[in-house]
Amino acid sequence: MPLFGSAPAPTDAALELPPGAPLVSLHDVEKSYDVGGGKQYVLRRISLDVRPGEFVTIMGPSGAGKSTLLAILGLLDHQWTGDFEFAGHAVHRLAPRDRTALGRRHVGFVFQQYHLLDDLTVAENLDVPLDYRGVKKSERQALVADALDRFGMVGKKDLFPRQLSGGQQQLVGIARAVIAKPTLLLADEPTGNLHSAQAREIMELFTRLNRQGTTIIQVTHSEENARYGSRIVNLKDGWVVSDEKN
Ligand SMILES: Nc1ncnc2c1ncn2[C@@H]1O[C@H](COP(=O)(O)OP(=O)(O)OP(=O)(O)O)[C@@H](O)[C@H]1O
Repeated sequence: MPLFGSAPAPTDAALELPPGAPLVSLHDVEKSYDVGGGKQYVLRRISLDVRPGEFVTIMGPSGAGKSTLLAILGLLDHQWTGDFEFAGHAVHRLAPRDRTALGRRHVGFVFQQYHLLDDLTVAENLDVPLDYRGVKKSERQALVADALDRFGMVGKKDLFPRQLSGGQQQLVGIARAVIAKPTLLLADEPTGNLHSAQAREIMELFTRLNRQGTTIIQVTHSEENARYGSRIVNLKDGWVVSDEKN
């Protein structure tokens, strides 16, 4: 099933990346909080390259810094130091406003708690990222209709998130994350609130998206979910302690 409709997923050529260039490249990225007159580091000298088309899993104990790293990768967090190249842009040199714009153009985010907008219907939730990107209304309507169809949610389009099951809400969350054809899909414990059958469905969906060209970075505690990826990066106390092919 093509999850992007007729349009292909972005490729490194479409991104104008030189062949073999990473989509994401972090060099000595650090993040700390000021606590009690001192600094508490939550990420230490993170150096990490992710090539277009990879499916990377970030694992590690609670508090290791996984969600913090994902928020930086997703251009949601601007309070860090170090070098970060994203899709050929030097993020560390961009103003916060330009970082946000870059993120909106390239990144889809799936959260454990879905983060759907409660006052908007399913169809309206799907429209939000397209609106952000300035897609014309007629085109937005076509893309939303297409996504509802592909994700099997046509009959639910006028329902509000509270009228859906957890698994259905997460499907909407994923549809919303991919509707604008992101270059990079980030997922933070995407199946954390789901039953195992629903979790497998979501992971199989990610596998299909990845095969169609979307680069994926997921955070998970689940060994089973990690098996869907091609590489596992382990964090501990803010440090990368291992980075291996799966
Ligand atoms: N505002 C803050 N001030 C101080 N420390 C913070 C703040 N926000 C987060 N932290 C610390 O940052 C560290 C990393 O948190 P993060 O949420 O990235 O961990 P995680 O690996 O995703 O954990 P989990 O698996 O439990 O979700 C934690 O020790 C946390 O206490």
